Amino acid sequence: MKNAAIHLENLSISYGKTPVVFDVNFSVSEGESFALVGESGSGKSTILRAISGLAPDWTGKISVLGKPRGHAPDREFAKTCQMVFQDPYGSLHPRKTVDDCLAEPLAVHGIGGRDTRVKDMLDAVGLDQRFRFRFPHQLSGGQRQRVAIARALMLEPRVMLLDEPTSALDVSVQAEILNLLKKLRREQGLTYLMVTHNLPVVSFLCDRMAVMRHGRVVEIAKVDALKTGRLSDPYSRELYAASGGTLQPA
Ligand SMILES: Nc1ncnc2c1ncn2[C@@H]1O[C@H](COP(=O)(O)OP(=O)(O)OP(=O)(O)O)[C@@H](O)[C@H]1O
Repeated sequence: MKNAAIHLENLSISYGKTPVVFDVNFSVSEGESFALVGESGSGKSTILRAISGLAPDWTGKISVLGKPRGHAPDREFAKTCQMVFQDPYGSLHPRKTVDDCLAEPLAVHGIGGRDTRVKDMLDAVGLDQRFRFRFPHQLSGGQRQRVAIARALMLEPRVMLLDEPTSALDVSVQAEILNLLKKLRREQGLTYLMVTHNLPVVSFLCDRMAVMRHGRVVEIAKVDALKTGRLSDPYSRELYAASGGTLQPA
């Protein structure tokens, strides 16, 4: 097994006094694409938030590329690991151009070469250079999500946390963004940890998945299990059957 890009050990997470994630353990290898699936409210996004520092009330261990994550804000962490949210409209500043939005992480981290880096990143995410000085409201949903992905990649992180990155988009645009994510992962050797409700998305983009229910991981399976129907946990099997899959004996 390659080195772990993300390692979670006995991770439990609360919002204030309310515990929502309990004793989660898994590792995602470098270059792997790993999905978190399961019912709404089961704590999938909360795990991504804890890793990225947005849900600070946690116990256990989180490490990214071998480096333990503390509870305090960690500016350097942004160079290693970035998050892409479901709603690209909400995650982009409405009064900042695409150019400003992409250049901001460079300015924050004192990195030069803005012009070339912004141009190259627009190319990498398949956005024409003419979009560079537009505002978010002058872009389609798919174009906005390309900008959000481009922004996340500006600091050249090796790990991406993807929180339902296509679920706010039309079906045809979803496919374009999934293809883009697949291409970027291949070209840049990225590791993905991705929350999704959509098992076909898992089959397309992921190597393994963890099934969550009521804040706990109930099963970790290779994505092949979605082809063969060989899932063992009763809830995983229910989820799979509900998505139209044909179950086989566990
Ligand atoms: N900021 C918050 N403050 C308090 N409770 C929260 C907060 N965000 C989420 N929760 C609660 O934490 C639990 C887990 O939420 P989370 O968003 O992680 O679930 P999820 O599995 O990602 O759900 P979905 O698939 O619907 O996005 C839910 O009960 C939710 O109501």
